[in-house]
Amino acid sequence: MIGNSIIKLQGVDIFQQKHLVLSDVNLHIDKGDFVWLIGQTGSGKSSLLKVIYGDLSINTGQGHAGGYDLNKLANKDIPYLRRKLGIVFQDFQLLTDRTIEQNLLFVMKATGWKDKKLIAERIRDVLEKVGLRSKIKKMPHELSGGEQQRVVIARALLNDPEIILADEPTGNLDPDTSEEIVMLLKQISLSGTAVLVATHDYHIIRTFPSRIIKCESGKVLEDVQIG
Ligand SMILES: Nc1ncnc2c1ncn2[C@@H]1O[C@H](COP(=O)(O)OP(=O)(O)OP(=O)(O)O)[C@@H](O)[C@H]1O
Repeated sequence: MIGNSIIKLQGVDIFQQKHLVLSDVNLHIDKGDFVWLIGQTGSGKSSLLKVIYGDLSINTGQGHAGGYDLNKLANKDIPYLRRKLGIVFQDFQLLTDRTIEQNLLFVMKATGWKDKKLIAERIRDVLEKVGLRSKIKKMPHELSGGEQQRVVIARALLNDPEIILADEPTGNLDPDTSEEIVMLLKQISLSGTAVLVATHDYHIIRTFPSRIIKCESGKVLEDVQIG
């Protein structure tokens, strides 16, 4: 971390293949920030997130995320960078053939946790944070959509990330459940973990006003107001 800065992009150009998607991106996200990311389909939101989690490399400008220099990121660094980032994406859903506890255990083993007592404590802690301690032995299909999304957030918290990156975390949820999920993410940001949420849901943004950045016409605009 450089000071309180968790994400810092300066003059970064973002390409998909040879296609320039976003140019001269300047973005700062600090400890505990809660930031909405908006923009039309195809405007570059996912590409921006990909740069942050090391799935797209950068050649122009300077980029840092979770203490890693994105200009110099080697393949071997990527798993370590991702431990500094809690990823809540639609395509990282729960494994349906095992309990909530086993889902969390799976990630912990994959990220190098060995001590059984510490693992059990950490699983209890993250489930407590998302209000689902009593569901530890349940299978995913025994939980509601909102509860499953809470487990995905718990899983993202396991390695105590500096930032949560959430792509449409309320996409499949009804309005009340969406509000509960955003309230949880807000609460997480208040405890010091930054949160960046990509969404098309302006209703939820109006309900939880916060800093908004927008991908538009090949740029990332800062401090956008929505009507
Ligand atoms: N793997 C790829 N190869 C080539 N071009 C791509 C690739 N992925 C995305 N693009 C292009 O990059 C541009 C930005 O796409 P991106 O997925 O970042 O948009 P988005 O704002 O996240 O859209 P959505 O809201 O639909 O998820 C689009 O023009 C898209 O067609």
